[in-house]
Amino acid sequence: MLSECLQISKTRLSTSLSRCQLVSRRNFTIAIDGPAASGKSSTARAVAQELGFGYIDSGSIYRCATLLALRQNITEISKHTDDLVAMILKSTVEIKVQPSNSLNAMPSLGRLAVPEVQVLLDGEDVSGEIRKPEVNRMVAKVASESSVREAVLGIQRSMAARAKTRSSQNQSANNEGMPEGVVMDGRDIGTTIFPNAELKIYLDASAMARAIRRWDEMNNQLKDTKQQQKQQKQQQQSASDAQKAGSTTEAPTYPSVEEIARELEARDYADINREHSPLRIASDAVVIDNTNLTFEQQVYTITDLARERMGIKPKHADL
Ligand SMILES: Nc1ncnc2c1ncn2[C@@H]1O[C@H](COP(=O)(O)OP(=O)(O)OP(=O)(O)O)[C@@H](O)[C@H]1O
Ligand SMILES: Nc1ccn([C@@H]2O[C@H](COP(=O)(O)O)[C@@H](O)[C@H]2O)c(=O)n1
Repeated sequence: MLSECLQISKTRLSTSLSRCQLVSRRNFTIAIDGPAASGKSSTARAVAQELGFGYIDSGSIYRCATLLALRQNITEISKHTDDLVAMILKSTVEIKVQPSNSLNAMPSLGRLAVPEVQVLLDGEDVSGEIRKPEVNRMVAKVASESSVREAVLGIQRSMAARAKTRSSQNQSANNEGMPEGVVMDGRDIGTTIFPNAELKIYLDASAMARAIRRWDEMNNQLKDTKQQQKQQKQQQQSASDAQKAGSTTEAPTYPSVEEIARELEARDYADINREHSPLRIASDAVVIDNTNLTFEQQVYTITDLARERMGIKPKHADL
């Protein structure tokens, strides 16, 4: 399209220019990068819902690749990259976004409804399994392999193309005359995957704020699990049932804030210092440090920036 735009004669200039503008307005990509637990995925989901865009959590693809390796007992990734790449290319990863109208379980997210995301690996719901500590510990190693990144890049780009098409069918987006678009979060979205993204955000927060937020999130989930188990127990009639359930539904325990901080730091160190597509701030990214921002402030800052760049009136200029 660019070469088409440059080849036009003077007489065709105005019509072709408006066609070019229309094309760029019809596709809007928002890249959100940043360190672990800086709020990328919750923010990206809320931004996507606000704008009626598609959403892709690129980290979940690396997490699925890690799960594939773990299930085959592959721990020395560098010795088995070819096998792992073959497994990734044979598998299907789907990210299903469930639009949300209700309030979140997480009080820190305030009044904004954040869609839930389900990750399917070859049709199996692995949303919980890919967030387990063993995956957290290994995922950065998997993501440091260039051939793995190449395989994941293909998946990311085709997911983005599909998500944009779906977003164009979204009613609220069409109402505002918005283009079709996608929000993707990760570590190299603005630098490598979509270097021409219309809006690049680098989301950051202090190491302690990130560790505390993750701890809060885990404890919230733990409370939910305990509540569910309590209800289950109340429903159990026979002693044998109770014994069976007791042995299979033991409440998980979660690490301390300090342990979480160490895990996040180790992952960030690996992501920043790897050779291929390390975590960097793209030169044209808008840096948002949300240590002292509410969730709503960070989401609305991004949706307003996006609206401005799309030529649509911002909604939250008062923030
Ligand atoms: N401004 C904020 N204030 C308080 N909590 C927040 C804020 N932004 C995000 N959070 C919370 O921080 C936690 C981490 O956010 P999220 O999971 O979106 O981060 P992430 O960058 O995607 O993490 P990861 O890289 O590990 O996938 C979540 O519990 C989220 O609800
Ligand atoms: N674009 C990306 C996204 C993720 N990674 C790697 O995956 C890990 C898990 O990502 P989360 O966002 O789910 O925490 C992350 O630590 C990176 O190692 C990546 O390399 N590039």
